[in-house]
Amino acid sequence: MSSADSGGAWPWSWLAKEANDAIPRATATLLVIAIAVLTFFSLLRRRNHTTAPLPPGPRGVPFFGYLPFLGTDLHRKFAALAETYGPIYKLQLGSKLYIVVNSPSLAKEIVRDQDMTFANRDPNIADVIGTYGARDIVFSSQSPYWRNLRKLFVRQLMSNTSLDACYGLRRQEVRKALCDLYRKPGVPVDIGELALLILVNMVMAMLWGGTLQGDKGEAMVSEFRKVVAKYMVLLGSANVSDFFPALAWLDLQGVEREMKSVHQWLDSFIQPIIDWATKGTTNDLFKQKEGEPKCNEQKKDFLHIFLDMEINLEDNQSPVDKNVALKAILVDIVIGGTDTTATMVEWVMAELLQNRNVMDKVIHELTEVVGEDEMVEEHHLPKLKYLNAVIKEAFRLHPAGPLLVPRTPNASCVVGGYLIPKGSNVFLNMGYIHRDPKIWDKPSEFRPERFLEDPSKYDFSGNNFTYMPFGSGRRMCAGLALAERMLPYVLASLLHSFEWKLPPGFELDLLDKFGFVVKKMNPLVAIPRPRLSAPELYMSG
Ligand code: HEM
Repeated sequence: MSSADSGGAWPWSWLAKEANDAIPRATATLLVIAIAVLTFFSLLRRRNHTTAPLPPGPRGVPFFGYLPFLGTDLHRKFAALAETYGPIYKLQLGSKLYIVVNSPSLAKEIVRDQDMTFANRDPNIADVIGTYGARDIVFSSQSPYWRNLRKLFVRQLMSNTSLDACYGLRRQEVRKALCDLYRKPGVPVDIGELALLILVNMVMAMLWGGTLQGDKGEAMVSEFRKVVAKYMVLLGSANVSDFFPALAWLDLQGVEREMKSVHQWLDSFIQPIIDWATKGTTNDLFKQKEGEPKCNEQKKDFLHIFLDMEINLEDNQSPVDKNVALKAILVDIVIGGTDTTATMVEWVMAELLQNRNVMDKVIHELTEVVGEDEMVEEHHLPKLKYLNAVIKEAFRLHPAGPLLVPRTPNASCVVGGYLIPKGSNVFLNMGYIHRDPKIWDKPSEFRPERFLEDPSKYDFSGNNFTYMPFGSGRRMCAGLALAERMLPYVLASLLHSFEWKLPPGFELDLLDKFGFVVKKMNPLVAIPRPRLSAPELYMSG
């Protein structure tokens, strides 16, 4: 048989003329098959995009879509709609399309299988104003700029070495707060405010060694808290200008105006910190402590590392001013990081005061692990298994970000058989998934024991798609390592050092209020009573 015959239907160019042509021929054949298969799948994908339907969703009214029916409590509205429309639905709000995902398997498709496609953000008007033009980590889209900032943040500040190195600073702020509480026995305490004061000072000490001091400092935190609460509500607000960009100039609800004023206040809070770092100037509100340990191997604080660093700050080919980039990251850390954590301190304390039997078990564990002759240290935290389960259960019922931060696909794609158009906004409805009775037994009960049965099943890593209070994938919380240290440390310290009671006549409720961070609607107030063996413990630095 001739070699031409052996080629059969293959065209002449594919025929092996010599025996040792077999390998190139086989390679070429495989290449053609691979190209054909890839072309087939790419055509199929394109066909799927064009033929896959949009998810179901409520009908709205012409022009406005579902906007008139949305209300202000988005998390509750989104949960109610999930009951009707199932695992995925769409909402047309003015000119914008929103997709809400309500099942773990579809959440996985987004944060794991198609994470790269869904790694962009589409910040609204308030987000852009509040974060120096979306130059922070939370709201900038996937780009070298975002990657550089996130890498710097995670490697320099959030590494175990850095966090271990500045434990002394966190400890010092907690001890100072416990000492202040001890000096005012029987005085009702606003738990959210107290937690925020401790956390802001912890974070500022780690960033640049300065803290808010004295009565003036406390008054500042009180104002800071009000401004940040407003900021979070504005970030999460349904703003007509976002849904109808052509009307944005009218700023019909005044969101833009209010955010500008809030942002101005925050800028005047942040700018002095940067001035201190760049020019060495300081003011009497922020005190810098000489000779304090610094948070990393180079013994520099974060602000100086950032300022000294050669970092590529190009965003879409235009360079971003370093001062602006730094202020934007400070917004994420000083505001984003502290407000979320303080909110969770308040939720955990509220659940414990509501469920006295759970509180008793926490106190028993603290007494066993730490002992009444000692203060809590960070090394105790991994041993506090029950308290950790309590924290997880509070995150399940009251996730600070029940819708995470919406993601935007950079190309049209298919999720769960439905078309998700490029540029739409995708919410992962974790608040709903965390209470889904198909996943959780008696979901509305506060029962930390569910997390003790198999502790490795649920953590904050975002690998279990039924439980993701910190998100998942490449956009998951960049501050998790710090939150995992600060939150249990503050809680364990408050609970171990004091017995907490509600003031007489105080009505405890667990109502929440929607915003970018979902907080308790009514502040939690409680009275501390020292419970450790010796007064000196409270005075120890
Ligand atoms: C209890 C405390 C906290 C909670 C519940 C929380 C929650 C979250 C959530 C849900 C996201 C969005 C994740 C996603 O879209 O998949 C996020 C993002 C982020 N968080 Fe946190 N967070 C906390 C503490 C912190 C702290 C302490 C910091 C900083 C020190 C921080 C910095 C960030 C940043 C920078 C991002 C944006 C990540 C990105 O888009 O690349 N967070 N956080």
